Amino acid sequence: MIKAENINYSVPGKNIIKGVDLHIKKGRFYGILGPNGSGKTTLMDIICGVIADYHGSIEVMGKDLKKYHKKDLAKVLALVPQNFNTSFSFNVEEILEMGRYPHKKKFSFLGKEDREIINEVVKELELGSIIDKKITDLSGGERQRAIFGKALIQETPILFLDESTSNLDPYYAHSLLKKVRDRVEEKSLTVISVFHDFTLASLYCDEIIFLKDGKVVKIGETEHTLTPENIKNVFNINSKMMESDDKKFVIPYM
Ligand SMILES: Nc1ncnc2c1ncn2[C@@H]1O[C@H](COP(=O)(O)OP(=O)(O)OP(=O)(O)O)[C@@H](O)[C@H]1O
Repeated sequence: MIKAENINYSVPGKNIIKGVDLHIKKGRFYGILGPNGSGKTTLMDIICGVIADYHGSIEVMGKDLKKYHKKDLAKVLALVPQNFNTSFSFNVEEILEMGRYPHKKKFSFLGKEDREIINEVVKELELGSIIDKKITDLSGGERQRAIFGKALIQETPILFLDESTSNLDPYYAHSLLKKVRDRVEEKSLTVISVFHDFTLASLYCDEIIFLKDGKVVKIGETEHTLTPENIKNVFNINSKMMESDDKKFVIPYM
């Protein structure tokens, strides 16, 4: 699905991403974990085409990332960024409609099918009560849910989430991740998501990618990778694994 080889990215005075290789498979949910400043957002922005001046090669669905036109790339991958800041006062409905733009011809209107896709996601994500509100007037969590909705409406085979549950209360965090997980099972959606919460990562991810100081230090099945030993090595923090009702929880402590 995505093949990244020897990715390097620097800004003056700092190498941020150092020789990263990744092979992302279809229909898998990947969690990227790493300390603050380890390069998670930068790596995502590179693979999503937001940062273009990287070194190395990236293939997305068999095609060189640099050869994609912006609109074609938006048909293939959607990103829910860490912070969505805008000074334009679009309302939520207008933001959601933008999710269909990559699929439309220039200057054409949204059709019945587009409206159905939007309405379905509004219902699914319980966005009805905020649909007429301006995005600039929303709380952090409401804004995150709206941007999440736009990404689902984009109906791409690949979804990137950058700490996209960080502002959500536990109900919405789990309900959104569950909906993403369902799409992985039912539609073979491929997901790459940055997490700071070990438990959320352990509940929803198939594989974990540990990033430290711009390098991938471990990658593998969640069960074998999200271990106290690896967590200690990457974050310098202790943790305990707990199991209940077949679910695994990771509790970090100092
Ligand atoms: N444009 C830039 N110019 C200078 N330094 C940058 C730039 N972009 C990122 N950095 C630096 O690169 C490092 C990695 O940043 P990045 O945002 O990718 O980290 P992260 O792992 O996502 O962190 P966090 O967990 O805090 O969100 C940081 O030290 C950051 O300050």
